[in-house]
Amino acid sequence: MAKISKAACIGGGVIGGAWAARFVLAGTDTRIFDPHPEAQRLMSEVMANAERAYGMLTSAPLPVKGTLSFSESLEEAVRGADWIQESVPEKLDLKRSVLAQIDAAADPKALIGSSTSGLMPTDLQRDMRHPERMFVAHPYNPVYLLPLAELVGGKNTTRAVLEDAKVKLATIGMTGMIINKEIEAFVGDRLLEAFWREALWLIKDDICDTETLDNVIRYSFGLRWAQMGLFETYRMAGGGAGMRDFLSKYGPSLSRPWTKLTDVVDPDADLVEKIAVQSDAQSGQRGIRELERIRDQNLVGIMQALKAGDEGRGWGAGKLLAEFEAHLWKTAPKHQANPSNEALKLLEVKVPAVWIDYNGHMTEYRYTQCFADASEALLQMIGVDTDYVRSGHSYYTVESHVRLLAEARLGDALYVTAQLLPSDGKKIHTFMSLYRASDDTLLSTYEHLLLHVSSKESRSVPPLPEVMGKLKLLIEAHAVLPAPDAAGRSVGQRS
Ligand SMILES: NC(=O)C1=CN([C@@H]2O[C@H](COP(=O)(O)OP(=O)(O)OC[C@H]3O[C@@H](n4cnc5c(N)ncnc54)[C@H](O)[C@@H]3O)[C@@H](O)[C@H]2O)C=CC1
Ligand SMILES: C[N+](C)(C)CC(=O)CC(=O)[O-]
Repeated sequence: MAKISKAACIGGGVIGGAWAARFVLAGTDTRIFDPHPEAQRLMSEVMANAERAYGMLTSAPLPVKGTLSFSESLEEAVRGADWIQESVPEKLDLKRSVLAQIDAAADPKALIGSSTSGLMPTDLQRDMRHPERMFVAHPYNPVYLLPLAELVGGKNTTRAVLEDAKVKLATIGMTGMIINKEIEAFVGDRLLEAFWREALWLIKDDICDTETLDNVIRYSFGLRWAQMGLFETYRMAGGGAGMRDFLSKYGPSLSRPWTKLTDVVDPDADLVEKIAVQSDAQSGQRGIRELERIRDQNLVGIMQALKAGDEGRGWGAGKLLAEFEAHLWKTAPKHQANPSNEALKLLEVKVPAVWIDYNGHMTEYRYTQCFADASEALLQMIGVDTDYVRSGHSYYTVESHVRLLAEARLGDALYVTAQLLPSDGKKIHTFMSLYRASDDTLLSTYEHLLLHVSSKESRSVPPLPEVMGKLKLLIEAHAVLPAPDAAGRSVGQRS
């Protein structure tokens, strides 16, 4: 898959900064041009939150971070970049002139995306010499976590450019949704704008306050919308007859006065003050960065839950996350299954806040997670990857024994080593150790037995020859290592 090798972000505010974080965390060297005097400080805050979120999001091997630098000029920033993302304020004249400057300085083949929330790409590309490679790539806040970019071409954009953009976005964990026709505000902001107008009326007319309105969303259809959209949800609401029944049952309400949508509310000083006071009472006790961290942690939890959806096949944004993880495993530098007679170092992690429990240390199941992630790395190393599993073969855990020996604390850097014990390859028998990196203290051990299966036939079978070959080399190399003292221990036995 063609990855983005160098990115440039023109405008590094809320959206440009979060684009930059997504590029850097996907391994892409990124330059920012933003004349704001505090641009670097603001970016470092966004980056810290983004890194914290990625630490929780996935245990797949993220690539080595790309470099992040600030340029003195737009021209310097775009030099050599193959993806340039414009995220300056939403003013047509400003965007047009910035895009014309980008166009003049960039490689003629570089893709140029605009983050505009609603301006038409045909209007934006008017002054460009190479408008065919310019399109709207409209993201959602926070860009480093929410995976959608609406891709909208203008009159001069080629379809091939939109297709190319879609492929490249997949390499940074995003889905590029190509929108058929150019329209102001595209699809997402059309819907959000309708919602926003209605919400403003509800506050202005004293029907409810901001907190009540937000609660109505998050305890009901907000939960639904993270996993199914409007049409799939309403299909079920129609009962057995599906959408036809739903439309005939609820069609008449369209002619009732259920909305004030087409009357635009006047955001006059009184309304602004009313909303600001209510919003301060609702959320003012927390700073914006703190709210962002809460939001990010919740989004990570939702995406991880969706990854397990549809009987483990993944659903919506969770399925996309699973696909991105498969891509990360595929493109990660391969740990060679080399026959060295040393324990394998399989995982390095830092303990994030969500791993800490009410006792103030890493909670029990996160130890097991470290070992499970290390086992995954071992399997990838011997060739048990997504393609191998899709072909109908896999290893299943049949037994494990974990010992908790010392506490891991917030922020500790940890690593896992594994020794392969003698086995026939149809079984893999490992003894793993979890250490604190700062002083090599042994925190936990894990003895693990895996069985190779044909998932189609639901029975154990030997692994395919290429996997067996790599595995045998490792088992033979580790045969010279002394057996770990605690191997074969049963629970409760003194060592
Ligand atoms: N904030 C949001 O939730 C979303 C915003 N967008 C769109 O993203 C774009 C940027 O919006 P935000 O990041 O929210 O605004 P922002 O105000 O946070 O950031 C804009 C940045 O552009 C910089 N800037 C101004 N003139 C510039 C120039 N000539 N060259 C380089 N940088 C320049 C500013 O210093 C500022 O840091 C807008 O088009 C907006 O509609 C899209 C999706 C969501
Ligand atoms: C408020 N906004 C129109 C800039 C929002 C967006 O464009 C998308 C989002 O993140 O909600």
